[in-house]
Amino acid sequence: MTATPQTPQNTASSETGARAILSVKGLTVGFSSRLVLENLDLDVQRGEILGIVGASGTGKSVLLRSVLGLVQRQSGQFIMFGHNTEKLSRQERLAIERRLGVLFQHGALFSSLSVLQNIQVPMREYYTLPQRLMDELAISKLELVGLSPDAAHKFPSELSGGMIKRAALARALALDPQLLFLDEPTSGLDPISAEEFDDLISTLRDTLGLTVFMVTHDLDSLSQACDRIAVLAERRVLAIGNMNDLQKNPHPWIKSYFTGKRAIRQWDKN
Ligand SMILES: Nc1ncnc2c1ncn2[C@@H]1O[C@H](COP(=O)(O)OP(=O)(O)OP(=O)(O)O)[C@@H](O)[C@H]1O
Repeated sequence: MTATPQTPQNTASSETGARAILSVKGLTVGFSSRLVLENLDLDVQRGEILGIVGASGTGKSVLLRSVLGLVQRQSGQFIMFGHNTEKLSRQERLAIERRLGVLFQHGALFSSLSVLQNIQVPMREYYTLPQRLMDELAISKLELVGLSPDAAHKFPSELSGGMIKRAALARALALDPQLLFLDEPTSGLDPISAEEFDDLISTLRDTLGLTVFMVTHDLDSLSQACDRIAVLAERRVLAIGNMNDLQKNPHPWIKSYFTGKRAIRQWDKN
């Protein structure tokens, strides 16, 4: 069954034919007097899995949270689904928010809610639906991410790390998003669970036509799941391309990340 709430699609026609589903233009974000991102530009193409990498503290999560409107910016614009997010009415903003799914670092499930109730949080936030329909929808999302319906009534404290990630992904998919944000989705998972999670993301992209914006440190995810990789350094996107492009990049951090000992062991494995 796939009874899905009708997501009002934004009506403006400017997105038709546009390849970028999200454009970040001239983004500057700072805290106190320290700038974390400065005049950053980035396009996320429709249907791609874009990996965001960079040394710790370079602002990957800040970038993700800024796009979601959770961090205030000094300047910059976001063009999402062809619409400048600054110029939206409340109705239009809600319609755009319904097309986004987010998996925060560590899952961020509500500990006092069951898995089923966690998945229903976005449904309650954006729609008024009968409980029975929300239950059916939530169970279908559990199946989509490979969790058995038995997990529905468990609480986050009763789940393994891998199950928490899957439950959080089910919640991120609750509203059938078109653009999915993942913050370190495989951190804390053993290599096999991480690989299964990468496969799941790729399968969901292929079957649901999702676009994925994924912050990650995981070289496996970068090589197996991502179509392109954006490297954050010096407060901006310093380079963007596929693995081959980045392996040829002479910048010291990029070179060491993509061709250093850890990377070579990785490529040997694949
Ligand atoms: N709310 C905040 N207030 C003040 N400083 C912040 C805030 N959020 C982030 N920062 C700072 O911004 C910088 C970038 O943080 P961010 O979490 O984006 O790094 P990151 O690249 O995701 O790092 P990691 O790979 O370690 O997760 C850090 O120096 C962090 O301390």
